[in-house]
Amino acid sequence: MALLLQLSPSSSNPLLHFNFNFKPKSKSCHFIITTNLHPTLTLKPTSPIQSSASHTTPSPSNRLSPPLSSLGSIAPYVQSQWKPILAGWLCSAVSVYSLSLMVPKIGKFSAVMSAVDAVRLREEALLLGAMAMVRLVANYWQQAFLWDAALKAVFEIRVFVFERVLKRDLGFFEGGGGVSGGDIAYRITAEASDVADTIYALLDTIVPSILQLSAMATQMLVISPVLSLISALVIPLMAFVTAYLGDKLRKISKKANLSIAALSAYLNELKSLILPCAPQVPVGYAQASGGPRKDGPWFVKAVLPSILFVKANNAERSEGARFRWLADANLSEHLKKRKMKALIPQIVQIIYFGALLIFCVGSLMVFGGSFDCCGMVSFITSLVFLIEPIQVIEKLDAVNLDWVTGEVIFRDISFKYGEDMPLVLNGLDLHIKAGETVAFVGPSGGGKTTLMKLLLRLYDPLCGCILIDNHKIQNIRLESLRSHVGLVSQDTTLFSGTVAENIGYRDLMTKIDMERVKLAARTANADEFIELFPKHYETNIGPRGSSLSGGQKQRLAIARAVYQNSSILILDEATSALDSRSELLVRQAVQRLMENRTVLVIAHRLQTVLMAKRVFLLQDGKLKELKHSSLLDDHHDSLSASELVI
Ligand SMILES: Nc1ncnc2c1ncn2[C@@H]1O[C@H](COP(=O)(O)OP(=O)(O)OP(=O)(O)O)[C@@H](O)[C@H]1O
Repeated sequence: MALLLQLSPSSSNPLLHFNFNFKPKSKSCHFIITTNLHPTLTLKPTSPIQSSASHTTPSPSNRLSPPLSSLGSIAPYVQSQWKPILAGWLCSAVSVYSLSLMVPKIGKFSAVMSAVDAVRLREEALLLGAMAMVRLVANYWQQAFLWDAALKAVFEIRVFVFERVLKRDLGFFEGGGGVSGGDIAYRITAEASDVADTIYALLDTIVPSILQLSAMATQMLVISPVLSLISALVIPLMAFVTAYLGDKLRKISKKANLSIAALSAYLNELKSLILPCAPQVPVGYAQASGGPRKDGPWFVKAVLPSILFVKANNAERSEGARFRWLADANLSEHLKKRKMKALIPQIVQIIYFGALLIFCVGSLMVFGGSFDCCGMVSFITSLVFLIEPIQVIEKLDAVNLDWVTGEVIFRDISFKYGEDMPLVLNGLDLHIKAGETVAFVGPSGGGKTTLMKLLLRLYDPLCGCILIDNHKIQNIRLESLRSHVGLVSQDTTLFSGTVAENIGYRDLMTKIDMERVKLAARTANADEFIELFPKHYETNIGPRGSSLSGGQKQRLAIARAVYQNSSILILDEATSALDSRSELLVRQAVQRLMENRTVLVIAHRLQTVLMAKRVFLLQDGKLKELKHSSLLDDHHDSLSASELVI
């Protein structure tokens, strides 16, 4: 029995690609798990005791295989839960059946209401209420049974994996090139929960939705074939138009965002910025600013920080023309976006018009005697419940930002982890300019990490909002948001794999650019020790980088962040002490990493605090700005920043 599960990004965790391949009966276990948060991992014991493991990347065919066919492979685990599944589906049948009874009743109810017959009205209302109650109860049990099935299936998978893992020898966990216990733990806890979500979504959506769609379509056909035909034409047309416009708006928004990014970079970026696919500046400027790069992206120089150079070269006129060109590109892209945004409500009106059309034809048929008023009400009710399962979840104008300047605004943010828990953040406000470095210090448990989690949208605030380049982060597509917000947690983020894979982690699923890997390693002062390794960039660094020293791990984590090149960086400074040379190399690397980026650093050392332009104490859910001078006056470097301010 083999099991292969692959979740697409549309699952509950949009960053997740999850691949299991179990062979429980043959007593061998082979599973490939791929996530954007974690590398690909393969466990390949050929017998329960034998330990051999290798790090591998799934073949393209694996990656591209359609999720549904892959999900078919988990059938044995799902099938073993046939009892709750059957019970859940029976409940969904009851729910749909009561809905089918309700639809004509609702039609009749409208006729009874107009006849003003109090006794019948009460009877019909009671009957209708009873049916609605049956539907609600059946819906509840449908969900309860299906969750039961999904969670128990995942329980079986977890137990199976854990039993297999227990049988491996110690070398499996500790050997270079092996997998770490932490990785396995993460996969059989957090990631397995995502598998449960997907199984539930499949069980809950497919059968109940098909039942409801067929029941409502049948009702509509019985009531009026003509109106059903009109609906059959109008509904797919509406769905198609909506999907098409949504896609178009996303593309237009992308171009508009790039054009404003180009303009902003031209005016005020600190040094230089690489804008993939940014509007091309006319040829004359290509020479003026060093020419277009061979590797595609455009090299944009900022004008305001270079004003001395501009004036000394009499370049005001040419820079004026260049600005005009970029502003003009921005104007036309934004105009297109605004026009599209203006068009969408009109299209929504057309959708309403479609419904109205059905209503008008229905009315004509009522007056023409083809069918009565009750039929009309029943038909519209069926139509509403037919459309109900076909819902579009993604916001039409959720944007895909290709590039951001890095301005971050926290506006009146409050947050707590649970209903009965205290507020961790309480009406917090902060405006961080693009390219600025701010440090956060404060007592343990003060909420520094929580604030970063909100920026990455690992949680949403209870109230208030967070903006990046004036876009509410809820309106940015999650994948896009996380590509712009890098995280350097210097203690724990390395994984079993080669140096190159660890640095080029962002491109693990595509193609790692070795030139960029080497450049990143040089920037992070990591090349000096990598070159000493026998296989250089192809050296496996062991589970969680176990073959590296603390300072080397930190520099590798920094090299990865350089490679990722996010405009916004969250830097959770390592707490472990390093010897003075390593400390210096890491500090230099951090300093280079901070250049041209917005950096939010959770600082533990005074020197790091001093690198920041502004320092904030996070305590009692609020931020208080601290002056550098007061920190310097009162304390010395050996103390941790959190100790300093308590
Ligand atoms: N997942 C969670 N569920 C419930 N409470 C949590 C969770 N994560 C953090 N907390 C609580 O929220 C509060 C803030 O925690 P947070 O990790 O943000 O603090 P911190 O300032 O980063 O602390 P440290 O400096 O020790 O890392 C703490 O009281 C913590 O116990």
